[in-house]
Amino acid sequence: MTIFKFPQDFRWGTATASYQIEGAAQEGGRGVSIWDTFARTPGKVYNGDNGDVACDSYHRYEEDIELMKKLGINTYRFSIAWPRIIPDGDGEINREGLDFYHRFVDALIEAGIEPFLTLYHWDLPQTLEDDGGWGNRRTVDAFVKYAEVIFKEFSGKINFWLTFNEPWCIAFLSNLLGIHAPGNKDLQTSINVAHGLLVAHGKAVQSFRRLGTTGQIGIAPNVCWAEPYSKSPEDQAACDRSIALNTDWFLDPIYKGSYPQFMVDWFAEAGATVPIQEGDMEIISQPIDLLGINYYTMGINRFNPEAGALQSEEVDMGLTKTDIGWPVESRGLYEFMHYLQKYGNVDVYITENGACINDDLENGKINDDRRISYYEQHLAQIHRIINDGINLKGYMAWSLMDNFEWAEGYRMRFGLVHMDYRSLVRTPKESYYWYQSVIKNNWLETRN
Ligand SMILES: CCOCCOc1ccc(-c2cn(C[C@@H]3NC[C@@H](O)[C@H]3O)nn2)cc1
Repeated sequence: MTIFKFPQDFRWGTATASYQIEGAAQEGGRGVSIWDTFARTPGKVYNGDNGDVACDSYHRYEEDIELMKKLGINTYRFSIAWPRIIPDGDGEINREGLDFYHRFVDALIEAGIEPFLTLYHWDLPQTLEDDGGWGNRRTVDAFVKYAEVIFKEFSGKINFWLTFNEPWCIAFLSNLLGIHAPGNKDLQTSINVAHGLLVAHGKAVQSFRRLGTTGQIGIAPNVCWAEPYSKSPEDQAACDRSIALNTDWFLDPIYKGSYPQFMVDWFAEAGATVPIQEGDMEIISQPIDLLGINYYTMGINRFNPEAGALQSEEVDMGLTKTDIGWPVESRGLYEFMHYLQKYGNVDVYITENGACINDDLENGKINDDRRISYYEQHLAQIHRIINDGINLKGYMAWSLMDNFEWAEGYRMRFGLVHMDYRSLVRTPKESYYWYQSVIKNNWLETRN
């Protein structure tokens, strides 16, 4: 057994996102999002699940906050649904939507919990997608308008801000692989989306500064750490491409003002180019205050010319996997955080980390021991990272409760709290009580 003590000011939290938990999809003046459309497209989401009801947190957020208070967290990461604020994307502002989030944020603060806001967690107003989505500068301008509304409304209440969640998912999972909304499968489109959201990010940061908004702002890339299957240069290069598309493709423009040239050249070979306009890179590289990092797993990759746009194939090494099929390997978090130091020792929050473990209720309890084991391993790496002097300031478990897991629908469960989707009864799992003790003690005590 080892005891890992955390810094006194370390932030402990959980994370969710609007489309995954709110429900009330046709209430409060909310407009249609690309996920409403995608979920209703046959074959896109498991079982035809959608976010119409989800966890009904739109109506039950006080119950959720009670669970957060009992858990003992001091930070809660959530997202605002753009379609609740400007239902058609860039037209009239919906006061009812703003009022809902004011009630929610006020209740969080009342409970002593710091709101940690993601402006965009994938629920783009459908009207903007119909007009070209992130590849159209109209959407970029619309995002800035939406962000400025939120900055003005919540400055003073919110002090931690993220522009985008997982830009790789927004651009490549959703527009190259077609697995998430809107489901495009085109390399140039995905590169256009990536560039559009980066310009939107930079413009929003400029507005954040100009408006004197309180707090700190950043972005939350997801990590795809990969190590080469062999010592061959081809396998190492395949890993470099996988890592870079999730990280460098977004953080080089932000921190260096330019895309990673080796990846630009790689895509040029496939006939795809970045639609950079005059001044874009200066806008994108506005200084930011923090990074959110989402980590779930890592891979052992090798070169395979048949393996998609990156010709990089993950090899199944027989590791223990979670129920969504991702290997449990916490080592990649430690390696990645040291990789990230090339951008400087920037303030980092782990804004998502968790395990899909689909254990169900047994005699009124959920004995999700595998999830506890996953968290134990990853928190031990967090301690290692902090011990190395890296500015890792906080940790948000994904997720507070089971919720709509995108194309997997409701079959995949990441929550510390079990959700009965019929009754909407929330039941804390054993991992909830384990995490509660870690937070209370501010230390991790490994069980073996
Ligand atoms: C067969 C090819 O497969 C390619 C990879 O396909 C995926 C699918 C899904 C993910 C994925 C899902 N999550 C969890 C979410 N993060 C944000 C929050 O909303 C969580 O619900 N992170 N990454 C990655 C890759």
